[in-house]
Amino acid sequence: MDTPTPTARAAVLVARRIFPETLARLRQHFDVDSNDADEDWSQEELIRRLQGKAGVLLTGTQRVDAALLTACPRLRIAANMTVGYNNFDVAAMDAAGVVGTNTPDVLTETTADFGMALLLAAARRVTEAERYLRAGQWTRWTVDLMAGAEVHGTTLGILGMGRIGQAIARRGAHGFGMRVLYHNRRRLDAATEQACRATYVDKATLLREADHLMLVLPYTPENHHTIGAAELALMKPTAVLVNLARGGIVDDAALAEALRQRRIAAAGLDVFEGEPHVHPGLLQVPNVVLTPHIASATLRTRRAMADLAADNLIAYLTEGRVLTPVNRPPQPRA
Ligand SMILES: O=CC(=O)O
Repeated sequence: MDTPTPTARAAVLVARRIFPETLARLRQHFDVDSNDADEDWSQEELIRRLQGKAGVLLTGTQRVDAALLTACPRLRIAANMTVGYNNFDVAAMDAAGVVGTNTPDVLTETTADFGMALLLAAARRVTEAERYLRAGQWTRWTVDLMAGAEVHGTTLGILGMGRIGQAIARRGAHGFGMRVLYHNRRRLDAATEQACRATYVDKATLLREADHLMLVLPYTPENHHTIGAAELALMKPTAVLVNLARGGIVDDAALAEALRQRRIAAAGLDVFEGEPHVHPGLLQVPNVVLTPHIASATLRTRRAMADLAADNLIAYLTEGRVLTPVNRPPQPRA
């Protein structure tokens, strides 16, 4: 009697600590090697560990570039557990036939909530007021104690009108009675504009007219420092700037200087150039709320992101399907 040939299990790598349940699911399908620490491996170590692996789950911090792809000829899919994928060299992945995936949708509403949290905290000076109270400085009521900027009924500007931008627009328009202006590479269709109650304007008009400006655009080399000294100079001196997107979109040195000189009123920042390093000028000014890249960080959402990254690996390596691809390489690796 013939013995059936066992189907070879693909090998995958998980490059950072993720939830044990997600790791256990991956182990049902694959031979899994994992980094169980919260530190990235060096790029050399990542390449070494990737030898013979068909897939990798990444947390968005490690590069998938031509050098890695050449050194890892068995790799077929790189699954980010992030919606942003500026760690991928998409052209090199296309050329190498490697699929990249991200985690859209599952984090949209959670991230939009955090955008509003940063806007409210910066405009209403929540963390500054808390520092004041904790320092024992609150001894009496005064008429303008920690008086901040109005949010409801003001004009919200959104730069980048993808899924998260639209979710913020809905919150602003329907929840806070804001007039919403947006700028985006592509204008939305009329029905989507209407659902968000958002009006398309050019970038300079957005900067000039927004009482508060929310940045929610992907990082690409073209929009490096898309907000720098010149753009900050166009904004209202009463404006609050929120960066939920990626470090590098804002020139952090220019922003620190604008905040120091009160050329804009305040900022709420979840992402930084060269994070986790934060520009020292930002740490010195009181009118900025600083958070450590946590906009999608609820446990439910982070689990959904990890699960979607794992599902991408499972669907592609067991059935050849991709759930949330960022590219469709013309000739996927065999
Ligand atoms: O920054 C977080 C993400 O891109 O998901």
